[in-house]
Amino acid sequence: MSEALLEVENVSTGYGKIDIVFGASLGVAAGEIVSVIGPNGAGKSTLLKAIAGVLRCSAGDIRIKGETVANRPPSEVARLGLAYVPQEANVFRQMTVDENLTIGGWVDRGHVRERRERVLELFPDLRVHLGTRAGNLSGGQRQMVAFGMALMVAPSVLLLDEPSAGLSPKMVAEMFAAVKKVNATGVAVLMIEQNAIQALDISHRGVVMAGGEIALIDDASALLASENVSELYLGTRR
Ligand SMILES: Nc1ncnc2c1ncn2[C@@H]1O[C@H](COP(=O)(O)OP(=O)(O)OP(=O)(O)O)[C@@H](O)[C@H]1O
Repeated sequence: MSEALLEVENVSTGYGKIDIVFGASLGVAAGEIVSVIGPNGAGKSTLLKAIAGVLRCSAGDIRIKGETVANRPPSEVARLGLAYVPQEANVFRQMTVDENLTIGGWVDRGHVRERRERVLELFPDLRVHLGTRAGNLSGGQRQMVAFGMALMVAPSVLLLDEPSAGLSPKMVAEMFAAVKKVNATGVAVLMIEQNAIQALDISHRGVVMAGGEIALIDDASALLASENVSELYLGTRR
């Protein structure tokens, strides 16, 4: 695990004094896509929030490139190269796409223009809508704006909380294609997904969470092939 870009070691975290996640350990290497799957209430979002600095860890450590980020404010975690896209309220709906991207570049004002250009090359559809309020876009387009805002930080790791939630099947496929595209630019991805099969299809590795603990970590192909995992967490392939 020492070569991991992001290391999560024995992390316990939750809300107030109550832990929801217990002793979670995982790593994300440079260039990897890792999907976290598991039933509702397993603690997936809670763990992601702790990694992003939104929640405090009651135990354990989180490191990015070897530097401890556990219990540091989200702004510092972002400056160290980790961008977080929450499941909800991930764009400013009253603001235009352009304004959202500019706000996303807060970490380094000097690079807003060039980073914005890179985001627009990645998501050309957004260029047409630069002057449109994010609230007037489709759910899929809005998700691209949220990715775009996160990429304005020029992250080495992108955390995505259920990026396909609420999207039509066509948009779900586009969203996963976008995740692959972002990853191909060298950004590692740690994402939570209910669409477990599709997520594992584009992932290098998968993490199974249940009851606040990490139950299993394996290559995505191994999880997809496992009868146990399939029966418990994947449902049937469409
Ligand atoms: N803001 C909160 N305050 C207190 N408890 C919370 C809060 N959010 C979640 N929880 C508790 O943490 C548990 C785990 O929630 P979490 O959102 O991490 O699960 P999840 O695996 O991401 O599942 P889901 O897909 O339902 O979001 C929930 O069952 C709930 O009891």
